[in-house]
Amino acid sequence: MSDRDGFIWYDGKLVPWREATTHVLTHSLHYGLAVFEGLRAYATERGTAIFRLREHTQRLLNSAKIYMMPIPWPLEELMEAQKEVVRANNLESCYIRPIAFYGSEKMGVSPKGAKVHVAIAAWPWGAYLGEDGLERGIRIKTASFQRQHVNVTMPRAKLSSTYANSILANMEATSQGYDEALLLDTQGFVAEGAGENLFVVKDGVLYEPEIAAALTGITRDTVIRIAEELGIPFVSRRLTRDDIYIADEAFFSGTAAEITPIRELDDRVIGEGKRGPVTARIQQRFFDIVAGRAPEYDHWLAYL
Ligand SMILES: Cc1[nH+]cc(COP(=O)(O)O)c(CN[C@@H](CCC(=O)O)C(=O)O)c1O
Repeated sequence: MSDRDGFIWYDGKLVPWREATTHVLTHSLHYGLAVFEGLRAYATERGTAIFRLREHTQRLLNSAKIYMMPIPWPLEELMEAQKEVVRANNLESCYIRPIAFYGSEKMGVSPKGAKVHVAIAAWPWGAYLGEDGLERGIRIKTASFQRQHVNVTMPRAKLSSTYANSILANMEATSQGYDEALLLDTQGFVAEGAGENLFVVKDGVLYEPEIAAALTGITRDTVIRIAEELGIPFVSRRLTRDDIYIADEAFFSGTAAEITPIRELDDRVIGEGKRGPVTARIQQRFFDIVAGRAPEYDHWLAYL
């Protein structure tokens, strides 16, 4: 990813992609305290638009606040910087990655005295779990690793070091031939995917696992709004892994994953083993919204 043409916004200015580097003694590299975001920009008839830019940027600031990391730029400037990065790289659609991290000004567990740096990159990124996955659904496996307890890493923050847990789960699942991992919480209830939120459909009702240890996904919020608009009843409650086994449909939601149907969990075929009708309706509405074909949701699109 480092050897590319293009520009990255780094501490307030656009720098050539290959020059956006940091020292090996960067505090966050050693101690894992960095907060980041993932957004997508989509091509629309009115030009490129970043989806829910304000909500994602606010979550970045919230993540930093939770870990008492002072971000040197305000919300509006960070929003404009993300637009600038997409424009500077001439991207029609892309994935955007802002990250705030402690630099190499000091070592030792305490970050006091280390400077907070902010970088924003953007690059083309297709279907996170594969085009086939978006169409036919994916096969997932319940991880032997649990999602962190809510008093271990803070679940409302998108914290880099949280993803060591996700990596363990994802490596375990993919090494056994599955496409992604599902994580349970420390009490054994369903939490979320390694990089996604989970939804299931049963008897026409959309369910999500009560959000405790899981990230409060913005795509998740989009799905809930779409369900409301489509008149699909929605319930948030504790779910066990076998609730998923006997569901009619299941899918992941996420900025990278978008709306990815799940056709199997732990070798149990879910429903008819393909993208279900409710999932298809929600997925289609999602892609209409991000492509600017749903004027009611224009407030979610930040045109460049
Ligand atoms: C653990 C987790 N849970 C839920 C979500 C969905 O959140 P939201 O994007 O706000 O709907 C994500 C985003 N996962 C990022 C992973 C990308 C990557 O691999 O890096 C993403 O979708 O950008 C998570 O990482």
